[in-house]
Parts: sequence; structure tokens; C-alpha cells
Amino acid sequence: MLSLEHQSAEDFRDTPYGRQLLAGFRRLLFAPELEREFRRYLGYQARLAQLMGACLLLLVVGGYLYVERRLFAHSEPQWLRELTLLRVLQMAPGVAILIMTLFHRRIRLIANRLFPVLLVLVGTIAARIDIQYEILQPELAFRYGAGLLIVCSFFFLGITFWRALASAAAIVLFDVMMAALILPSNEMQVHWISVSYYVLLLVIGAISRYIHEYSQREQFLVRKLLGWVAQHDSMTGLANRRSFDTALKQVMLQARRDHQPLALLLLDLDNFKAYNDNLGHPAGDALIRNFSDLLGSFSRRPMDLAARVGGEEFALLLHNCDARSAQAIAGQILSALAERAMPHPASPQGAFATTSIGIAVWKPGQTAEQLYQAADAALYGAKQAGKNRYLMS
Ligand SMILES: Nc1nc2c(ncn2[C@@H]2O[C@H](COP(=O)(O)OP(=O)(O)OP(=O)(O)O)[C@@H](O)[C@H]2O)c(=O)[nH]1
Repeated sequence: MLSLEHQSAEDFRDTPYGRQLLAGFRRLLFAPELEREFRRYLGYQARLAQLMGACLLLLVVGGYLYVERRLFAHSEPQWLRELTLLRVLQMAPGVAILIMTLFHRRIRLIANRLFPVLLVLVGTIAARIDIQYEILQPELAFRYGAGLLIVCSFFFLGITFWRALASAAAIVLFDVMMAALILPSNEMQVHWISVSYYVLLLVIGAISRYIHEYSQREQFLVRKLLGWVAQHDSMTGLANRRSFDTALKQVMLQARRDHQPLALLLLDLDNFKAYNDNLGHPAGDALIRNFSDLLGSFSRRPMDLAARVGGEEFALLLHNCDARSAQAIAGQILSALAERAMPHPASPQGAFATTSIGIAVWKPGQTAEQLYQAADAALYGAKQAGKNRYLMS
């Protein structure tokens, strides 16, 4: 990794993406939550490759089937019947993949788990056909189909390196087992040449896929980090004004749909200019971070949001929260800040840093702007009434 990138990751160690970039992922495995997210991303990214892979499989196997039926029509009817059945069985997963990739997202997610199994099935059938060709030794033989599928397992299905490796290894293993069962021992010795070829393809495929997936994972983390940066305030890690505005609209829609109350708290640190003037700007920054940390702990449920909406101005959006609960939470915030006892030598309100809070509860028909204005008016009222308190609109 470049030193500049390393530096950026260091700056974002508070995010799961930054932490993962710093921790590294040489084993091609993220922390569990991130790993799930990455696999979903990989599945969606690979949709086109999966469609192409399925079409290719149908085309190649269909072509083989056509030519084989013409070539062997007169010589080995029993083998031909078997071969036709095996080829049709090989085409079935291709059709299944085609159908599943065209379906809804959730079905595709389930389908992604099935792909390694289907691949092993197609590969094992290919190995079985190859062994039969070894026995019959016809003039023209479409052999090493299993080798082709070993390589394909690393590139077409959008499955992780480890799953692809396990699938490819399973194909080789099944091939060895079938050959040991079917071939006489003198022919088995020759078959080891095929096996060594499969192993070589497996190693080449695995190395290329490892390098490819490593850079895919890096890109994924950097993309996620960029998304995070666009939505968060860099100093505090809270949501920024832009993502707050978006979330407010979304949560309001949800509240309207569910007929649930929604509360907005606007918070402004008291006498912050005097704090800066007295203790210096870096100390002011530290107070902002400390307060953000406190406020973040009050955004506990998935649809709640704590944001820094201005210099020393914050917002707390509380889903399914009525006026009584909102006031109780505002009271808790004031107490928690008092408990932290952060000295404020220039505050007329006392020895420690305090905040004022304006509360507004959404009323049906109210727009996001109107709700914000109501909370802002309440905040102004709290300041006018002597600060270090909350006021309902
Ligand atoms: N250290 C620091 N100061 C900031 C930051 N953003 C804004 N400020 C300062 O915050 C101060 C806000 O001052 P005012 O708007 O007058 O508010 P106040 O002094 O808190 O007065 P009241 O709100 O009435 O209690 C200004 O001096 C800004 O320079 C920041 O990121 N870091």
C-alpha cells in the first residue's frame, strides 16, 4: 500500500473501513459484518459475469453435444446415450444460473450460495466424461473439460477466492476418486498426467484470483470510505449536515407511513466563543469532540441519528419518540454533560460546559424545514431563558 493511502487509513481508524484497511486482509477475509457486506457487493458486481458464464456453458456444452452426437452416432450407442445424459445434466445448472441471476436481489443472494455446488456438479460431470474418453480413446476427443471448469470457477461466479478454491479442489478430488474407481491401475498411471494438469490450472487460477480479489477488496474499502467521508463530519465522526437533511426527510416519510411520532432536538454549546477565546481553538475542538461522543451515545436505535449541523450546533433525530420521551432524553443529555464536568472558566452559567436544547415533535403536514425551524425557535427560546436547559416548541 502507498504511504499516502496508509496515512488516510490511519485518519479513519474510527470507521470499520479504515480499521480494516489498517488491519490488512492478506487472508482475504474481513471482519464478519464487513465480510457479509463485501460478499453482497461481489454478488451484485458479478451478475454480468454470471450471465455470460452461464451462456458460455450452455453454448460450449451444447456445441460439444451436437458434434459428439454426429461423430459417435454409429459407433457406441450405449456410451452415446450416457454421454448425452451427462451433457444435458451439465447444461441444467447453466439454465438454473441464468434463471436465478434474472431474479430479485434476495433470490440472487441465495443463488450465490448455490453456485459453488453447481460448479462442482458441472466440473465432476466433465471429469467423468474425460475419464470415459480416456477409456475409449476415440480419434477426436473433447477432453480436459474439467480443467476448463477449474479455471472458470475462479472468474465467472462472483464467489470469494476461498469458495472458488474449495470448489476447484473438490472437482480435482472427485476426478481422482472416479478415476480410481473406473480405470484399471495401468491406465490410472496415465491419468495422473491429467490430474497434474488440473492441479496446475488450479494453481494458476488461484494465484490470479487471489491478486484480483485482493484489489477488489481494497477498492471496496476505499469506495466505502469515500461514501463515509461524504456523509460524516471529519472532526467528530457524527453525520454531517448533508446526510442529516437526507435522513430527516426519510425518517419523516417513515413516521408518516407508520403513524409514529418523531422528535428533533437541536443543541448548541453555551458560551462557546468565550470558551475558545479563553482556552484556545484546539481546546474548543476537544470540547466539540467530547460533546459529540456524548451525543452519539444517545442515538441508540438504527433510525436515530446524531449529527453535527454547524460549528457548535448539533441535532438529534429520534424516531418513534413523543414529546414526553424527547424531554426525558433532553434532560438526560444535560445531566450527562454535567457529569462529564468539563471546565469552562468563562461561563456565566457555572464552572462547567453546558448546552441549550430546542425540541420539536413532528406534526402531520409539517415539512422538514418547518420542523427544523420549530426546533431552532425552541433552541433560541432556551438561550434567551438563561441557557443550560431544554425548551419544547
Ligand atoms: N474550536 C472551534 N470553534 C468553533 C468551531 N466552529 C465554530 N466555532 C466557534 O464557535 C463560536 C460560536 O460563537 P457564538 O455563535 O457567538 O455562540 P456562543 O459563544 O456559544 O454563544 P451562545 O450560543 O449564545 O451561548 C465562534 O467563536 C466560532 O468561531 C470549531 O470547529 N472549532
